[in-house]
Amino acid sequence: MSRSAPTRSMRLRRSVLSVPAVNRRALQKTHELDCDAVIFDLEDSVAVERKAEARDNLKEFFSGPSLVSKERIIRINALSSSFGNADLDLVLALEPEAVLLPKVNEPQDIMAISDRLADADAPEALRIWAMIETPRGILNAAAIAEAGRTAGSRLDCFVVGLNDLRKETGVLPQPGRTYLVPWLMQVVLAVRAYGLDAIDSVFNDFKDMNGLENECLDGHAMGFDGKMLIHPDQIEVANRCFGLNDIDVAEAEAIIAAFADPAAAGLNVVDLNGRMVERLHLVQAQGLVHKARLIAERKTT
Ligand SMILES: CC(C)(COP(=O)(O)OP(=O)(O)OC[C@H]1O[C@@H](n2cnc3c(N)ncnc32)[C@H](O)[C@@H]1OP(=O)(O)O)[C@@H](O)C(=O)NCCC(=O)NCCSC(=O)C[C@H](O)C(=O)O
Ligand SMILES: [Mg+2]
Repeated sequence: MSRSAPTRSMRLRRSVLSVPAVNRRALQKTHELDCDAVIFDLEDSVAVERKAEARDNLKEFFSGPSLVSKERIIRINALSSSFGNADLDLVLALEPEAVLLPKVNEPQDIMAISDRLADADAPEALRIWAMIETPRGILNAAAIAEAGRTAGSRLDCFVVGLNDLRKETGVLPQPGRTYLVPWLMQVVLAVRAYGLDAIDSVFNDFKDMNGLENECLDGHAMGFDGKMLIHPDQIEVANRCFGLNDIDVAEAEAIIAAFADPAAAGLNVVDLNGRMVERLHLVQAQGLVHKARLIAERKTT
């Protein structure tokens, strides 16, 4: 059975599409796309001289019809940059589901933005997402995730940024991401230790669907909750690879039924068609069936 331990938020985050806030046509396009979440990017996809225009576009977009059944995340520029304060003011005005902080290096980065949101009386529902994309971010992943446990912290999700990480480390792009896998797994371990979600990095070759599928399957096997995407054509592949198949769901339902059988009362271990199943598998199975329900609900909205 696939990994399915329930996470703290248990939101569907199979496909997280980045949209440059400077691109008004692409912003409008998000209404018709089947991604689970949209990152409205004010950072690296927006040229320095167009940052203000990008903020105006977002203001206009958020004043229009709401996105249906999609999480909305705004990626701001670093608070230490000359754009950070205006971006954060915009987040406070628009109240998306989350703000995404780029290039997080250490727990203090999370505490600084948490304090800013608290000082501004931001709604409790406003979460913090963190890009983990620098050598220090990877080295400190566990400590940064632990900052999510600190009172007042709204930390909810990590997004890996391999373009920045490759730039900083010199690791070359390669199919299979051999030399990056230990760092990717360090991120997954950190989020699992502290009840956060993790989104795998973008796949730049947006016309290469086989390459994307292989990387999504790898990311899913590594334990990521979904993939950051750059193009609408990537959504179907990510939804499929980070979704569920009928066999997984049937198996989960069989485990739930086996433990619901009165014969299993008082048992922590049962025999399911020649395979040992423990109560920890029951918890996984319940998480998986819950995810299946979320996916089915999304299809009907
Ligand atoms: C990569 C692109 C520049 C390609 O653009 P383009 O050549 O214009 O694409 P198409 O002509 O194939 O587009 C077809 C239609 O789809 C719409 N479109 C394209 N991309 C998006 C999108 N991201 N969201 C919504 N809609 C999109 C086009 O408008 C076309 O629509 P229509 O005219 O109606 O047919 C472009 O895809 C792009 O800009 N992608 C996003 C780039 C981005 O967000 N970059 C930042 C995130 S990457 C990152 O964060 C890296 C990380 O930090 C790290 O360090 O690794
Ligand atoms: Mg980056």
